[in-house]
Amino acid sequence: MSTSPTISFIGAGNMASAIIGGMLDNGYKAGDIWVSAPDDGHLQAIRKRFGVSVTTDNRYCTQQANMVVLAVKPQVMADVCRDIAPVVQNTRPLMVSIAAGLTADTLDEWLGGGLPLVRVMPNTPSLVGKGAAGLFANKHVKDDQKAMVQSVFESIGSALWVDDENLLHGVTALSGSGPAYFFLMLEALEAAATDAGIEPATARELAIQTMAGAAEMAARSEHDPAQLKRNVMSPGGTTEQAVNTFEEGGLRELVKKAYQAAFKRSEVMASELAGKQ
Ligand SMILES: NC(=O)C1=CN([C@@H]2O[C@H](COP(=O)(O)OP(=O)(O)OC[C@H]3O[C@@H](n4cnc5c(N)ncnc54)[C@H](O)[C@@H]3O)[C@@H](O)[C@H]2O)C=CC1
Ligand SMILES: O=C(O)[C@@H]1CCC=N1
Repeated sequence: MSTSPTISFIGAGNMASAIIGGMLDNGYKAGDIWVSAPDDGHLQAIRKRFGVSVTTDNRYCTQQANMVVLAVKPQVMADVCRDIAPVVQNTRPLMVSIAAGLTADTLDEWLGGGLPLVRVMPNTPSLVGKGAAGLFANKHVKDDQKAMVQSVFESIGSALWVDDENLLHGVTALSGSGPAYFFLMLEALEAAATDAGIEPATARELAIQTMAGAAEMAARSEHDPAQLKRNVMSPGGTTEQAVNTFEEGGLRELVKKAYQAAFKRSEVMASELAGKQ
């Protein structure tokens, strides 16, 4: 297999942009990337921003590639797959779905059956090379195809395989949806600091830099997050007051509840959409 596969994306939205942007910053060439979507603004935006080839014809886009990334919303996936099924049954590319919920078997059935298919649950920080993705391969995927998809997602962050597809619900609720949890924390911290009189721009910069610094420390340190937290908490000091307030307010339970809500939604989407004809 060629070392520079042609990769087609069906869908030109947030996640396709994040992956393509990250790939181009990390050695992939715009000339090896095709994107298709309805002409709804996303498509021309992606062409202008990244210089990739674009078309409104999903079948034509699919035909160009060794690897086809399905990057549309789960709700339109059945129609998209059924439309390109005759093409992929002929060209037999590696199919990659980034959709939440939809199982490999459901997708494979919509695509006509028997195709190598990898499900990936990526996240939007892929755009800045800091993505976190969980991957699952069906039984038709060969080792060189696993290497091809792994190399794409490793070029834009961490890419970890799971051997039980059900674990992807847990990955979705953790790293797929996770960036939003941290953006919410940033919003809340910024609002609290602004209320206390700090300029909004200053509050935002300090909050973002604190989050990035804490993440970098957690990634590099030999200590676990609990120890790193204790290192900030001087006895009788300020942090202790804030952390106690979080604990007494039930932050851990709330995080667990939020995680479980995302997990459950992923399961429900899987069963609801599997029945879509
Ligand atoms: N946004 C995120 O953080 C993450 C999203 N995902 C998954 O990625 C997928 C895409 O999500 P987003 O990029 O956020 O959605 P989005 O709404 O930003 O993009 C969807 C794209 O699909 C295009 N589209 C709609 N109908 C189409 C059709 N019939 N043929 C071709 N293209 C069509 C739209 O024009 C748009 O460009 C979803 O399945 C979602 O579950 C996975 C991980 C994270
Ligand atoms: O919210 C969603 O359904 C998608 C999947 C993970 C992140 N965004």
